[in-house]
Amino acid sequence: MRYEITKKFKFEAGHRVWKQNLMAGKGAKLMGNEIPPNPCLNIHGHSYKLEVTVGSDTLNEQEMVIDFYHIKAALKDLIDNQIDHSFIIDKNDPLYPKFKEDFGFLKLFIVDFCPTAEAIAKFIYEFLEKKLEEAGLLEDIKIVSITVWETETGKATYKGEK
Ligand SMILES: Nc1nc2c(c(=O)[nH]1)N=C([C@H](O)[C@H](O)COP(=O)(O)OP(=O)(O)OP(=O)(O)O)CN2
Repeated sequence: MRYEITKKFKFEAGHRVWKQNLMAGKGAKLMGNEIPPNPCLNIHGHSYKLEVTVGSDTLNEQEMVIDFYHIKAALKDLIDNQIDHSFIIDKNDPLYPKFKEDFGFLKLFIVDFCPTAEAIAKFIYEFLEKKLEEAGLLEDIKIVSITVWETETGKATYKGEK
């Protein structure tokens, strides 16, 4: 694509990576003999940063891929009203029933995946793709990538299926 634009967002949210198991998985052999804790099983929060990059081969009559305002508009309700200051919880998390019962009055953002940065990036990609499709813009405007910064040092990027 000839042109790409990026809009940044931020939101505060809590989560727990209930699937974290540092003794298993692809990276386990990279460790020494120490037995690590799985710190992300704990409930904790992040000041998330989000980078949304979309692109097009052509510019519109205003010399833009799309106005940043419209990218903000597409994501405003999701980010500002639904996710910001929520606790992101996977409905498959074994603690979910307890959470729903005891803390259902708090702002829970209920998802169907373990809320890693990778999975949140994919979720936001698919949300925005649906918005673009509903607006009939998908032919013209492609999502290049969605990047979720979980900490100052850790980010994940999702680029879609292609
Ligand atoms: N591939 C992924 N690994 C981890 C994720 C993730 O989303 N994708 N998430 C976590 C935790 O949520 C954790 O809070 C962040 O972990 P980490 O980057 O290790 O955090 P630190 O603050 O300890 O980072 P330092 O740079 O060492 O201070 C874990 N892993």
